[in-house]
Amino acid sequence: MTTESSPVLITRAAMADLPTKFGHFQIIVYLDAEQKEQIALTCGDLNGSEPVLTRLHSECLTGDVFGSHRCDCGEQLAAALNAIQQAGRGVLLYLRQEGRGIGLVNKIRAYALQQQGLDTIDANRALGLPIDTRDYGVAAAILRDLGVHTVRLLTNNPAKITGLEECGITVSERVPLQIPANVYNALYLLAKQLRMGHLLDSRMLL
Ligand SMILES: Nc1nc2c(ncn2[C@@H]2O[C@H](COP(=O)(O)OP(=O)(O)OP(=O)(O)O)[C@@H](O)[C@H]2O)c(=O)[nH]1
Ligand SMILES: [Zn+2]
Repeated sequence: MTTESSPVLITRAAMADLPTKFGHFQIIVYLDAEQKEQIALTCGDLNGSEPVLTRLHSECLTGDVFGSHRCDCGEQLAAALNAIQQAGRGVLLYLRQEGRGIGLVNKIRAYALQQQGLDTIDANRALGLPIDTRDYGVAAAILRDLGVHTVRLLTNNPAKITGLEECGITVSERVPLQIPANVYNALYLLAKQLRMGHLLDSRMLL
């Protein structure tokens, strides 16, 4: 099925049940216009007018797969899947936006610069790259395909809220998703709070 309710085209390519350590989900794999695989994990009945607990998770191979302590992504992913299961209804979109959109090679180059003392923003700048290239058109198209128009968004990032709303999805509430800092990611989280406007509680930053 192809969705054309927005300028962004997505194709629903495959779906199946997915039992996980967090609980049961349905996995739906979409192909976007660039033939990138975009993933939705859904739980419960998403129809109806009640806002749907939703997480837009930007791919982070190092954090999500390898358990990197450089960021909070892996723990946020687990916390979001747990929260959706506890609510009994929700959706997690796993968006192929590695490194805030710059890709894995560039993210690891940026990490190497962060090892030398640059923060996450200045490292991207030193590489001549944008700070954040993500847009949420694909996410909005997938949500519409799932029948989701109003969400309670699990995020600390105000740009994600405005980005999704600009693509026609209503965010009725922000649900914080903050993980306590560790010694490796404390400066990264502080930079996100001070320089990128992330809504982080200072008591959870070291
Ligand atoms: N370029 C770059 N990308 C990073 C870095 N650390 C994590 N990322 C990527 O940033 C993305 C996660 O974005 P964050 O800004 O941490 O969080 P967010 O998803 O925007 O906001 P939340 O919804 O609050 O989690 C993932 O794609 C990661 O791969 C870094 O130091 N440099
Ligand atoms: Zn990460």
